[in-house]
This record gives sequence, structure tokens and C-alpha cells, in this order.
Amino acid sequence: MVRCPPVGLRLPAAEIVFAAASMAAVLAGAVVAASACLLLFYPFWDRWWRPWQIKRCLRRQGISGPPPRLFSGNLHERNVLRRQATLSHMPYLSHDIVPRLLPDYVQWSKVYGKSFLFWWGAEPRLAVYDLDQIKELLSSKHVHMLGRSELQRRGVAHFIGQGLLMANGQAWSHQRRTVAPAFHSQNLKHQVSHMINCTMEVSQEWSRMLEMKDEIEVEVSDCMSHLAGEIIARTQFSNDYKKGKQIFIKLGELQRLSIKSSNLNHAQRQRVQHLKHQVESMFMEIITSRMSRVFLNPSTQEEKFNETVSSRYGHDFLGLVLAEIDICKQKAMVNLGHPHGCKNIIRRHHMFQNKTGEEELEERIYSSQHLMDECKTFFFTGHETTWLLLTWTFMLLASYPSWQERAREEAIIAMKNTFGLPQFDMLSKLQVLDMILLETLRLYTPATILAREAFTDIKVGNLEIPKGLSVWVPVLAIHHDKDIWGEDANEFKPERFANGVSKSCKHPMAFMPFSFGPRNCVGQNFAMMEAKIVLSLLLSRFSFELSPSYIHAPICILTLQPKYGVPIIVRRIKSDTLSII
Ligand code: HEM
Repeated sequence: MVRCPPVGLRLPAAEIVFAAASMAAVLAGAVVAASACLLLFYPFWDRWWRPWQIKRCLRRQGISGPPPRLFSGNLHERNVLRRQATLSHMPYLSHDIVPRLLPDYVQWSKVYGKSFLFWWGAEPRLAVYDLDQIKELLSSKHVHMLGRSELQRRGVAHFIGQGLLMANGQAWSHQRRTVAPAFHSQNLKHQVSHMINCTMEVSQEWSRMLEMKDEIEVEVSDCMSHLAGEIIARTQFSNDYKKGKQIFIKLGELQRLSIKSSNLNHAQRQRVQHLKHQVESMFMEIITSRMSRVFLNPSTQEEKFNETVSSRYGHDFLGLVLAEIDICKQKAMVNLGHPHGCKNIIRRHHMFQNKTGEEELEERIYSSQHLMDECKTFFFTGHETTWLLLTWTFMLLASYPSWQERAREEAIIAMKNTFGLPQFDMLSKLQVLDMILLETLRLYTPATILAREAFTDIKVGNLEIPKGLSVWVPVLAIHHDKDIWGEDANEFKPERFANGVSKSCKHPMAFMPFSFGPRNCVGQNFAMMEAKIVLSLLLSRFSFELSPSYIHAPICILTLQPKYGVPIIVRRIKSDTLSII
């Protein structure tokens, strides 16, 4: 019988060393490969792992939603639903527009409940419908915990930039503090004459066209878009208004191109860059010329500093924001112990050295780039929404002659002693017009949804919202909900606002065209003032009827718009109507 010695014992020493070295090399290789993998996949952590965690967290709370596809989430299904819903027009004067504009919400909420999870590509979004939860989410308690998501900011970067609408956190607080005074009532008063002048131009044009005819057909959506653009150009830049108008034409093109940014060809991408450059250069010219007019003119310098802050740079938005920036800078200089306060705005840009985080923030906020972004934001927000409020109000007034008559009577009586022109103080007395505007904002709210991303874990009531989840408030669906507004929710009934907004429905938070809380619309008083001035002036001079060529087809392209415009028949008011009143 042959006996074999144990195998290990037969290995010579060199082979043992070689085996050990190989094992060490394999182990080292595995460690290097694992580290490389970690480094490589770290950026995808937030994209893939966090959404998965979010899904688990919501499932634990009993919230589910439509199953997502791998890369596109529920976007494909949403797009198909929306395309199908808008294939045909709506019945004439039906205001039941939610199934057409939010078909995805209608379908998914039927299956998964009013609050559900859906996927915007890789971004998880939670539809929130509970009004108490919405109230708490939008309250000041959560103002820095929620904000604009990266996806939202990227989508509008070219035509809004980092202006107030898209700012987050401390930067948002600073910006809001800086621009809000421009919308205080004592400053809004200065905008009335600009609004009247722009509207009178429209009135004169219509009167000229009516010299030869009894009636004319006007595409009121184009006309109001043009008018709202003129008003925002004048109120923002007063003396530099002509250059402001050129900017806004280019910004409009930039906006249209940016909205379809996912399928831009090379030439269009170049056009975007070119337009952006042109717009920014023109803004810079206006801003630096305004600054130098005040600060580089030695004869007026001291005198200017003795003026009230609000009039130092002029009463337009740019002037008011520049003045407010000055006050903030003055405070910052006092805090830094600088002896000369704020004598030279341009010199001060070079003064901040060894910056703390706070100082860096201050400087960034006061930069010209920032001012430019703010101007762009005002144009976009001030034009897009007000134009639509005016257009939809014309559509409704033209369709409901008795309300048109009541609003006209009220306007004519209110302007009896002011040569037929509106005054700032009388606007609050236009109650019928106020009710009509509120009902228009309810039925055809320009901003159909509100979206915010949670920057940290949040708890509202029983609902846990994990970091990284975007909440999505379907404002349009809430505005048309029969449980909240009653069986007549889809009817035009301005009288529901006769006793104020809070008594118009079952829940005081259900009416939110301007959103709520500290991030509500900073320009809402400006918008309502503009709408009242334009409408009271035109109502007191002309009557309107919806043209037979009107096709009722609301669509959503960022905001709620009439797909084929709103053609109306305009006639001059008979003089006997005026004398009766
Ligand atoms: C009918 C007219 C208007 C409507 C319906 C409207 C609606 C809204 C809504 C819903 C928001 C909140 C958006 C959100 O939280 O996601 C908002 C914010 C804002 N709006 Fe308006 N808006 C109107 C007119 C204006 C005007 C005329 C201006 C300025 C000239 C303006 C400037 C802004 C700005 C700067 C914000 C951002 C506020 C912040 O984040 O602190 N809006 N608006």
C-alpha cells in the first residue's frame, strides 16, 4: 500500500510565496475595483437609490401610484393621455376643463386615490390634495424645507435664470425682501398712469377702426398679450422702455424655444445662445446707464442721497429694486464698519474681501447678473399670467352679457367724476369686476399646478414626505371640485364671491390662483390692479360679443391658454347707455 504525504506539505516554499502573493493581488484588485465602482456609481445614488427609498416610504403609508417605466417613469403615459384629451375641441362654453387639461390626474386619482405617487422621468412626485396638508406645506414653517427642484430650474434657466421665482433657501429670502417693496401699494400707485396710457392706445386703435364700421373682430388674446407686454415694459423700465420692449421680444422667442428644449436642433441651440447673449447685453446697458445716471453725476450725488429711497433711481421696478439693493448694501457696509456707507455702488463691488458666507451671498445677490435675472423673471411672470387673466375674462364677459353690463355700469359710475379714467383709490370699489376676476381665476387659473421639492424629511399631519420627493398640487382640479364648490363648480357664477373669498366655498384654502404663504405671488396686487384698469377703461367705451369663429380649446403650455385665441366682436357703446348711467 502506497502512502501519500499531505499535498500542502509537498509544496516547495517558492510556490507557497507565489500563491500568497497571487491571493493578495486578487484581494487588492477587488478592493480597487470596488472603490472604483463606488466612485463611479456615487452620482447615481441620488438618482436611483433615493427614489427607491422614497417609494418604500410612501408604500409604508399606503400611498401607491401608476407603475413607472425604467427611464421615462410615467411621462409617456401622461403625454399620451394629454394628447388624446386635447385631440378634439370642447363643447361651446363648457368650463368642465379638468378632464381635458389634467386627464392623467383624473385617471390616476380614480385608481389610486386623490394623493398618489407618479414619476416624472426619474423624479418622484406626490400629488397632494388634502387642503390642510397643502396649507401646512405652503406655510412659513416649511419655507426653507421645500423649493424649486433642479429639473424645474433647468427648464427655465435661459429665460428666468436664478430670479425670485426659481430661487431657494437664504438666497430666496434675500431676493424676496429686496423686490417685495416694489409691489407695496404706495409704489403701485406710480404704475397707474403707465397702465392707463397703454390701455388708451388700444382704445384709440379700436376707435379708429370703428370709424368706418359698426363692429370689428379683434383677436383679443393677441391684443392682450401685446398690451400686457407694453405695460410690463413701461412699468419695469419707464424711460428705457423702448429698449425694454426689444428685450422682451427677444425674451419671448427665447421662452418659446426653451419650452421645447428637449428637441432643439443645432441651429436652434445656437439661436438660444445668441438670443441669451443679446438679451443680457441689452439689460446690462440699461442697468449700468441707470446706475451711472445717479452715481457718476457729481452734481446730483449728494442731493440724490437726501431723496426718499423710493425715488432715487425712478419709480419703475428697476428703480425701486436698485434703491432697495442700495439700502441692503448700506446696512451691510454699516455692519462691516465701513466709514463711507454707500457712496458708490460700483466701487463697492470690489470692497468685499475675505468674505464670509453671508457676505458672499450679499454680493452675489447684488450683482448685475442677478438683477438681470430678476428683470427677466418680472417680465415672464408679469406678462404671461396677466395676459391670460385678461384674455379669459374677455372671453367670459363676451359670453355672459348680463355680467358684462353690470361691470360696465359699475365702471362708468366709478369714473364719472374722473373724466372717464380710473384712479388708484377707486379700484377697490369695483366690486362686480372683482367678483368676475376672481371667478375667472377660479375657472381658468393661469398656473394650473404648484410644484415643490422637499430638501429634507418633512412631516405634515400624518403624511411623511421624504427628502427628494416633489409635491405636486393640482390647483385646477381643486378649483373645479364639486365637493368643495358645490354642484355648480363648473359654471361661471361670480356671485359666489359676493361675500369674499373665504365664504365662497367649503374650505378657505380651496382658492389659490396666487398660491399661499410666504412664497405666494409677489405681484398679485399689481396683476389685479392692471386687470381692473384695462377692463374698466375698455368696458366703459366698448361692448363685446364672442365671435362665431371662436373655438373653445384651452390647453396647457406652462400656463393655461386658449389654443386658437379668442376672437370677439367689438362695438362702440351707444351714447344713450352712457347718459342713462
Ligand atoms: C393673474 C396674474 C398672476 C397669477 C395668476 C400669478 C400666479 C402666481 C403663482 C401661483 C405663484 C406661485 C408659484 C409657485 O409657488 O410655484 C406666483 C409666484 C410669483 N409671481 Fe405671480 N401671478 C400673477 C401675476 C404676477 C405678476 C404681475 C408678477 C410681477 C410683475 C408676478 C411675479 C411673481 C413672482 C416673482 C413669483 C415668485 C414669488 C416667490 O417665489 O417668492 N406674478 N405667481
